Amino acid sequence: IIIPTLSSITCPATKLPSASVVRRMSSVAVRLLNQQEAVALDQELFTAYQFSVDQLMELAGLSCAHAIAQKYPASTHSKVLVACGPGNNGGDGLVCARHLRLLDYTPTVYYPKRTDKPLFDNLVRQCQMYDIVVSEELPTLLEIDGEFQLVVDAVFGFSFKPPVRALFLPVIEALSRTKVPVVSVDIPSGWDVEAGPPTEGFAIAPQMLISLTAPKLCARSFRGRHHSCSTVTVCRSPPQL
Ligand SMILES: NC(=O)C1=CN([C@@H]2O[C@H](COP(=O)(O)OP(=O)(O)OC[C@H]3O[C@@H](n4cnc5c(N)ncnc54)[C@H](OP(=O)(O)O)[C@@H]3O)[C@@H](O)[C@H]2O)[C@H](O)CC1
Ligand SMILES: [K+]
Repeated sequence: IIIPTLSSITCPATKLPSASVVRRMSSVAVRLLNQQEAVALDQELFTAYQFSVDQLMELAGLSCAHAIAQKYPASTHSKVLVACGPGNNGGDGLVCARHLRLLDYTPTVYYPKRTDKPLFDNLVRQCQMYDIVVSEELPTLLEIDGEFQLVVDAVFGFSFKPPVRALFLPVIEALSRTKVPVVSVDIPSGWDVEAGPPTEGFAIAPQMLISLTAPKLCARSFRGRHHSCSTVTVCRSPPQL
C-alpha cells in the first residue's frame, strides 16, 4: 500500500517517444492509463477499497494545493483563479481552492455549472466560509492577465468527451490564451484523455500538470515545466508495467 503523504512525486517533464506509454515516476515505470482504465481504477477505489468520493476528492484537492505550493509559492503567486467544471474534477478544484486559502493564497473560484448534490453544495459553502468568492462570471482575459498570478484548471477530468460544449468554450479559450501560468488538475481541460490536445480550436498548454493516482495517456503530449504525479489517492501501487 502506498502511504498517503502530502508530498507528491515529481515526474521529469521530458519528451517521451510518442509511441511510449511509459512514464517514469522517480525510479518506478508507470503505465499511462487510457480513459477506460482511469474510470475502472476510480471505480475500484470506490468499490473494492470502499473509499467515499468525499475522501478521495479531499485528498485530491489537498495534494493539488500542496503540489502547487511547491512550485508557485504564495509569496509570488497569491492571486489564483480556480476554474471549476461540473464533475468531480471541478470538485477537486473547489477543495484545492480551500486548501490554497489555508496556505495563504487568495483564490477566486469560477464555477459556471453547479452540481446539484450535497457534496458540491457543501464544498461551495466551505469555500465561502473561508472568504473565497465563488462566481458564475468568467473574468475577461484582461482581468485574468492583470489580476491573477496563477490559474488552476479544474474544468474537465478523465470523463471529458470532446468537443467542448458551448458553456465551457469561453473558459477554455481564456485558459489557452492567458499569459498567466496554468496548472491543470489530472487532464488539461479540453484535451482528449487519450489523444491529447485538440487539433482544432483552442488548446490549453499548462505549465504544470498534476496527474491524480496515475498519469493518463494524454500526458505524453504534455510539454510544460512541472509534472506532478500525486500518489495521495491511495491504491496498492501505481499501475506498473
Ligand atoms: N481516482 C482519483 O484519483 C480521483 C479523481 N477524481 C477526479 O475526478 C475526475 C473525474 O471526474 P468525473 O466526474 O468522472 O468527470 P469530469 O470531472 O471529467 O467531468 C464530467 C462532467 O463533464 C461534463 N462533460 C463531459 N464532456 C463534456 C463536454 N465535451 N463539454 C461539456 N461538458 C462535458 C459531463 O457532462 P455530461 O452531461 O456528459 O454528464 C460531466 O458533468 C478525475 O479526473 C479527477 O480529477 C475524484 O476527485 C476522485 C478521486
Ligand atoms: K482539468
